[in-house]
Amino acid sequence: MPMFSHSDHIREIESVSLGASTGRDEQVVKSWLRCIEQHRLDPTQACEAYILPDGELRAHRQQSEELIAIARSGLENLFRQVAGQNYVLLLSDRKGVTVEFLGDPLFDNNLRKAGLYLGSEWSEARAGTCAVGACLEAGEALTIHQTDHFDNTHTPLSCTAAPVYDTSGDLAAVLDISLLSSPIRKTSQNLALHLVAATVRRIELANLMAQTRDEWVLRFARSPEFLDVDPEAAISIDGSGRIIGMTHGGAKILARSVGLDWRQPDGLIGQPIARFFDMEIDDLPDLTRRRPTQDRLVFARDGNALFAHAIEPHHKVQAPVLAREQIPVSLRGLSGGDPQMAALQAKAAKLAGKPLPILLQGETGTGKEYLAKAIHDGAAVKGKFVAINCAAIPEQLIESELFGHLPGAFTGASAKGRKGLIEEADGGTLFLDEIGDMPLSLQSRFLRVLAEREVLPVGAARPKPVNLRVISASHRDLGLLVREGRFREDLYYRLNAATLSIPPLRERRDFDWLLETVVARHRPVGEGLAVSPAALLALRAHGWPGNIRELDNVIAVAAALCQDGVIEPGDLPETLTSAAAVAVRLDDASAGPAALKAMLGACGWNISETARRMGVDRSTIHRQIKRYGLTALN
Ligand SMILES: Nc1ncnc2c1ncn2[C@@H]1O[C@H](COP(=O)(O)OP(=O)(O)OP(=O)(O)O)[C@@H](O)[C@H]1O
Repeated sequence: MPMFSHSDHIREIESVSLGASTGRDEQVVKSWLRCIEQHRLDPTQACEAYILPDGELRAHRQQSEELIAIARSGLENLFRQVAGQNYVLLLSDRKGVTVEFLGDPLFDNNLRKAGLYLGSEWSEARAGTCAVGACLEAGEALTIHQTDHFDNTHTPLSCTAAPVYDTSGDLAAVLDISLLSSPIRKTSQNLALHLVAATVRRIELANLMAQTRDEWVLRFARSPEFLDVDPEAAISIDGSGRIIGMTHGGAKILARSVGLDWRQPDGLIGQPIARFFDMEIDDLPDLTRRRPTQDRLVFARDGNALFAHAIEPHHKVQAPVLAREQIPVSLRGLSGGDPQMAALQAKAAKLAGKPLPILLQGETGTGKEYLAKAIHDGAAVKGKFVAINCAAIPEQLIESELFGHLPGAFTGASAKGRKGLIEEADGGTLFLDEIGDMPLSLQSRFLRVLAEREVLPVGAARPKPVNLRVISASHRDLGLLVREGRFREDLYYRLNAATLSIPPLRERRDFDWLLETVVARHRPVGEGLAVSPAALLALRAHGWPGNIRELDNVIAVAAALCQDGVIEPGDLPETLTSAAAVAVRLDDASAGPAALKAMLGACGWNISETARRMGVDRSTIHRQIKRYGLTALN
């Protein structure tokens, strides 16, 4: 091995600093110059490795916790690939502090001395030219081999490092693979360079995937064979088609496509995808795995072609759910964690304060009026909440009910005249339930109230100004009524600045919460009212065609019938607990065993009692116990 003395090394650095050329890589020369000119380091002064005190190390690790967690499996994989070759692996944060370390414990002492250890700081300013430090400065993968190091202390080492970028394109960490002693030729580390770069690519991809749940991810590869298994780059795109994240490879593709520098990620993030590729957000569904890989070719604006793989958002994009404090108190109590309701509450909260008309759609009994009242209360206006059910009033009365009339305006009209409901709601909210049942003739008069903001009582010559918010509701599809010519299109659009659709009870995932709310409503003051486990099972299994109103009625009756404040299956309507209904549930292999077991437990495994409470005969219970292999112990 040709000897390269310390003084040769120092002389070489000094001559480079004076402008002499050398056979070393450009990145090494640049780093040496930075060491002398910027960091003011002296090549004649050897410096021991610096290892951070424990407390400081902990702070550094906490900051990079998320990334370490993701990088760890990549690190371990890489370590396995180089097992037995004396490599050590370091992950450093953006300051150059080693926050994760994998090495052979046999060499622990030597590694620690060499600074290849947890807590060691490898910034260029502290340690001179080294792989981690130079990589942090250059932003690219590189090898700093033996005498490439600036400081004499480190010249036995050969270190290869690659930068890990976060999804916004900022350098977040460095992955380094180092050898205490290595062959003299730098090219011996080419494979290491390749391995580190590939590991980082996968870490960045895993990080992008972990951060992207509700958005699209678009992965790229130059050859179709590796696209789905080991893509080269990826970007994430939001619902409006803007870039919101990228791996480093992704940043390079985007930047190259429009002739930008990838070092300026601000020019990439937030930009529409169509700026970089010959495609729009609507084209993404065509790039999923449903189509053969070779057909999924996209063209970058610089003419480059790439194979692409689009991954759909995990969840349907929902209206962003507001923080609890941002939702008016009246709207907070509408649900107990059902996701559809949470999205609806957030939307209602945003609309509550604005005087826009709202249309509520939902099956009967889902709580349309309840929601309308909550929106009214949330709006904190002075006027009243006035509700009218258009289906419940005879056609000839609706007009005077709504618009009011002057004294003696028509036969049977009251002598004193009457204020209409529209006027009653002045300054507040008019809730029009079953708006689909409003006669066509009235629809045009009502349209005028909305358009002109005035009301003309029956028999009056002059209209009166009114200022109100209209919330209307229908269990029927109003759009369909419009298409069938049974509802005025212009009124439909006037009423429907925003639509809120309330889910039916059978779709809600907060049934138990809702049940408790209803039970509490029927609990006599100072007394108890609870639901037995068996009754709970029957209630949960019911289909609830009448929704919350049906639930409310069922509990009202059960509260009156039950003994000692506990609602049992016998207190529920037969439709919920009839032998046929229970038998259907018992036969349902997913719910049956659990339901039966709960009931048996509640009855102390008394078969007769269980059969009585479930409304089936004893032989059915025996049969099911055998079928599901139930015992009091399992
Ligand atoms: N979120 C809720 N929490 C508790 N109770 C509710 C809720 N929503 C509705 N209810 C109750 O359910 C019953 C039915 O509600 P509401 O009258 O608002 O339904 P609706 O959809 O307007 O019915 P319809 O279509 O038949 O007019 C009422 O007793 C109401 O108090």
